[in-house]
Amino acid sequence: MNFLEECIQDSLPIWESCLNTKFLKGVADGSLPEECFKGYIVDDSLYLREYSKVFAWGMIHSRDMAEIRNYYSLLSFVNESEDATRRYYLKRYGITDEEIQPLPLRPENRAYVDSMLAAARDGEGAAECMMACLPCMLSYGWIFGELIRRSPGVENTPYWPFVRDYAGNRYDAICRAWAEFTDQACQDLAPERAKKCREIFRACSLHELHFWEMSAHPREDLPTSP
Ligand SMILES: Cc1ncc(CN)c(N)n1
Repeated sequence: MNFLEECIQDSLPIWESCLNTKFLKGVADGSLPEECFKGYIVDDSLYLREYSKVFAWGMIHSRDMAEIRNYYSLLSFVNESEDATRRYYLKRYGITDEEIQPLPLRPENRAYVDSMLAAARDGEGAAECMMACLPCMLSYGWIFGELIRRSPGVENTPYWPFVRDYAGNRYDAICRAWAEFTDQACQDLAPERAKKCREIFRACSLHELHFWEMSAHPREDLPTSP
């Protein structure tokens, strides 16, 4: 088992807990109130804005152009795929980007992005940056793959387009590319640095869990639909 696989194994029980949150159970059987999903989409749009800045720290610590190109391609995936989906939902809910950008991140969201930004800023390089970024990507691939396997009826819920995005070949291919880059970055880490990296990965998996728990509650500061 390589370093990243060990980190994933360590986080699997946390990802399993994510799957058992009220929010994801509601997604799976379609019972999630739309107001909760709306709040999630808003927080996640704000999250993706801050997440993009984590790559900026990765670039600052880069040692060569190949590394910078990697961050550039990760960032374009976040922007062109994930953020585009959120913009689609916001439009459907009649919420504009101008309305959400000044909104605060809810505390669990803020704590998550602050910890990723600090890990990437204070780390020595790509290993810390990728340990912070990866639970976000990999946990969704695992969670939504399992969700479909355990609750195939999700196909008939309003949340299917959202779920499908994370279970397709495209998302899987992107996750593999991110994992490959991470494997290179985490080769031959000194023991102290490896320990720190493991802690970052686990902490971010826990932040994922807190994000799902937070999302079971609607935001109360959203503009009301006309
Ligand atoms: C909070 C969170 N975590 C993960 C993902 C999926 N990349 C996301 N969009 N938002």
